[in-house]
Amino acid sequence: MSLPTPVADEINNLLNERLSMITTAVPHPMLPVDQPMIRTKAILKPLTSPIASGQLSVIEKSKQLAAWTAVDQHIKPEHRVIGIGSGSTVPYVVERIVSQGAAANQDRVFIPTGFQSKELIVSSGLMLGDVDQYPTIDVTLDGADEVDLELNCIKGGGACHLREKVIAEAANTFVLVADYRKNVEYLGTNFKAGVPIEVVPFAYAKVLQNLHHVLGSPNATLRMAVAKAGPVVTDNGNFVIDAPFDREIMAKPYTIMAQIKMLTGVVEVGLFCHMARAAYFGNKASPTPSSLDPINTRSIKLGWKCNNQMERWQERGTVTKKGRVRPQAMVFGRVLKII
Ligand SMILES: O=C[C@H](O)[C@H](O)[C@H](O)COP(=O)(O)O
Repeated sequence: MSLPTPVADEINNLLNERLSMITTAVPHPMLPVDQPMIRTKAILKPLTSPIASGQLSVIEKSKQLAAWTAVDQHIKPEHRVIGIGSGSTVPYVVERIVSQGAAANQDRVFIPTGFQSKELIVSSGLMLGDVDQYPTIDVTLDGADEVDLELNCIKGGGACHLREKVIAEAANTFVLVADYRKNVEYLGTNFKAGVPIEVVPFAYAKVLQNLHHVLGSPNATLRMAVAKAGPVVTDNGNFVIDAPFDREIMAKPYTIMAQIKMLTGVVEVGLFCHMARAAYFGNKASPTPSSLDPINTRSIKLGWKCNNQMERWQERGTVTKKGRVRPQAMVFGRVLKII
């Protein structure tokens, strides 16, 4: 049965009107009129170093040397997905990556560990990604508050350790960069604030009580903000507790990390155990790396020391009977490097 012509026409007109409402994009009131509504390809800015030129202090120079050497040793042309950590040494990591040039970086994506590193990536003109899009990362480079002889470390002085641990775990290679003050025999030697612990806000008092009375940290405190009334709130909307432990407990960082993590309400613990492949420290007399191009670390004086578990090294074939580390271990083993 066919509809009378005027009725069919009216229905067609109505349908056409609806269709045109669907297919015509309504311009956003805040966009300039000539700005395209849909962008199919991200437009990359020219690469810019995050470090302003000028004289660096001794400590800054040592951070720069550690960062540059780690980039040169670990970020290779074939690496496409790179984790960028947080802290004061990481801008030098980005500086060195930028110096590899636009061609080296054009197909790379950089995964941040928080607000600071996201800003660094974006403002340097590098391509930003996230770990939910890229759950496998080639290399992550990150700072640390302290690193012990086995490359266990404390992280979270900047309250970024939850995302940092995710980005470190997602990486095939996790590398630490820091200045000489962070290189210690036992965690907690110079970094006295304690182990940073991210907690869901409503559980903080209960977790504090557990730390005080069960886990042996009577001075654990909620971290308070400096230029804001109230506690520090992480990039994930949580609170941070700083829990100092005595030397005996810190000598077994994995054990205390696991115990803290078992407390309900704890989201993540700023102890990264058995995760780092290498750690780079600039020393007090770090030279300023002279040339950006070509990338060359041979002119930089490298030193090393290995951890005190010689047996394990021998098993892995990286230490000779006399305790000397074979050269390849400097790149591929769990070697602590002093630069
Ligand atoms: O939460 C912050 C991170 O773990 C940092 O990597 C760590 O605190 C080291 O930061 P900085 O190099 O500024 O001392």
